[in-house]
Amino acid sequence: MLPTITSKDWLDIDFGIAEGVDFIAVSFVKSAEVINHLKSYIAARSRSDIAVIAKIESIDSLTNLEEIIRASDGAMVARGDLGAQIPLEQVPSIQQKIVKLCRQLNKPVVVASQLLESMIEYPIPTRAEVADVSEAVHQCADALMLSGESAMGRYPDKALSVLSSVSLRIERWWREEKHHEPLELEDVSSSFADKISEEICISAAKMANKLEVDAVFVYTKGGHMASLLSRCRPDCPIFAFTNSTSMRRRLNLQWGLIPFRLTFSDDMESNLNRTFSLLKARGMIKPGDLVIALSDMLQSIQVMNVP
Ligand SMILES: Nc1ncnc2c1ncn2[C@@H]1O[C@H](COP(=O)(O)OP(=O)(O)OP(=O)(O)O)[C@@H](O)[C@H]1O
Ligand SMILES: CC(=O)C(=O)O
Repeated sequence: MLPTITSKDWLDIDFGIAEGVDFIAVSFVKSAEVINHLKSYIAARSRSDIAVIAKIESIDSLTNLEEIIRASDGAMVARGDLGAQIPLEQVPSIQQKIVKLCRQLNKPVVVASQLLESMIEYPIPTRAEVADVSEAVHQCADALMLSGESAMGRYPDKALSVLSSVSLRIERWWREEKHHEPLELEDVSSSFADKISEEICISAAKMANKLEVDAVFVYTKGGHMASLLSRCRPDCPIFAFTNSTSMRRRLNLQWGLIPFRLTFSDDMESNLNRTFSLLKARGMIKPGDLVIALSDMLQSIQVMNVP
């Protein structure tokens, strides 16, 4: 049996670490062991915290799905290879199962490949492809990834703008449809401190929707609170502030987060004022906007108007 990570892969991993990549996605993962092995390898060689994504694309990955996802920092439904490994008619239900499990375990999940396959040749997608994108959005994937469309297609930029406009349209429609429906999420936290963060995020997302606030701000050192908030899918933008550049970049993979790096002060008032100025200067908020602010340092929720 071929090893999941080959000697050529280890050379590529060393190259990625040296270049400061944010994510390493492992192909054909068979067990949690390979993920744990790679994470220890990265921890011994890199000062920044590179996230490891498990590509689910074989029967072996499906057999050990939960342990693989638990060990990883996220998962990818790699539909190109998956569709060649299992009967095609099983791909939609397996995609749904993987996305659902990732949501339960609060791991970001990417749905990849053949979303707009006909756009490799043509400037307009088929209705079936639009329906496929819509289904992935509806399932609450964190990210959608083009493959052949952008790697060698004739219309890579068009494919990206179609993917973006269809996704945004479906999200808007879905938000209007489900408005104020109760949030049904299984508990994810095991420690008491994490449970508090989780409840704060669920309450903040509910308040954001009920009060129709303009934005939620989350101040998070390790990114955990931002990810718990993203999982709740509030109806407004989420501005996430973290003091680490690598974490700022990693947060981009999670649904709805607009991350910034901020040198934190112990004084929350000062953090708030600096972020208000930063976002006002960029035209992302304006005086009078209603915002909710959360912090994993203070474990608190504040509601206020932008000065
Ligand atoms: N350069 C390319 N030309 C054509 N198709 C591509 C290209 N790159 C990617 N694709 C398409 O993207 C999908 C994923 O590609 P592929 O499985 O080769 O990815 P990979 O990154 O090599 O990962 P893995 O090793 O996990 O398979 C396939 O469906 C393939 O058709
Ligand atoms: C992305 C990828 O590797 C696949 O779809 O197979």
